[in-house]
Amino acid sequence: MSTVIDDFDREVQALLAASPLNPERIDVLIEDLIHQGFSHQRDFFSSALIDALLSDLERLEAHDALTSAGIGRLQEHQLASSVRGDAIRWLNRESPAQQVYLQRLDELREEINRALFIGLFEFEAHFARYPPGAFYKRHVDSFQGRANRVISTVTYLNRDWPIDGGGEMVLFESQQQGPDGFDPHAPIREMTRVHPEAGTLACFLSDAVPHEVLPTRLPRASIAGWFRRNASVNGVVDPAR
Ligand SMILES: O=C(O)CCC(=O)C(=O)O
Ligand SMILES: [Fe+2]
Repeated sequence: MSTVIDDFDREVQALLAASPLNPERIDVLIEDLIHQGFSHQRDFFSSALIDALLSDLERLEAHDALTSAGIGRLQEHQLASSVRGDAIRWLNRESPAQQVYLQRLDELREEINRALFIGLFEFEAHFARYPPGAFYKRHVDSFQGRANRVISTVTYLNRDWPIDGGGEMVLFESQQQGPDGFDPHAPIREMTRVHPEAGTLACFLSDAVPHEVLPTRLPRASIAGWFRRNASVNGVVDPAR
């Protein structure tokens, strides 16, 4: 038993050593968030970490551990394949790769808090697999007034994604939200298009940046995550997820 634990720890240590965060890249990410509300960083994560995460996702898929994604704040598993077609699995530190990824994102959370004083207190994330033809229509990740998701992150795991592979994430300029919230049909200007190449990290303000995933031609793997602030709704602390 103790050997199993030792092996797990050894793998965590090796992966940590192979995937340091670059402080200069973190500074750029924070500056981007301040000045444009998003940051698009290629090669943010090492190949060692990306490959370990992708193997982990493939292992989970082989065990049928992914479930169709729902929409809505509490992820009621209300199936909405006309809106999004991905299958997901929440990260939970069950593997060295997940443990190291969550640790790195926690370090990033602390750096963002130090720079912006915004009191992000936790990070939650899920693997996502979009089968060929799947997409995620334009949406925002958090609604103003109940903004417990503050910054959205997406890390891509697709090695050598072809130029015509589809599956780009498009970020749009922020829109006024009317009394009924976000209007998915209003005219809107594109800010950037993120090619889902392995190692890329994209992040943006969750309540201000509408975004969509264009239909993918190939199976597409990613980790979507959110830095959260604890929000209470009618005095009840809002649960994660
Ligand atoms: O995978 C992506 O590029 C974005 C996914 C997304 O918008 C979400 O899960 O909320
Ligand atoms: Fe999203």
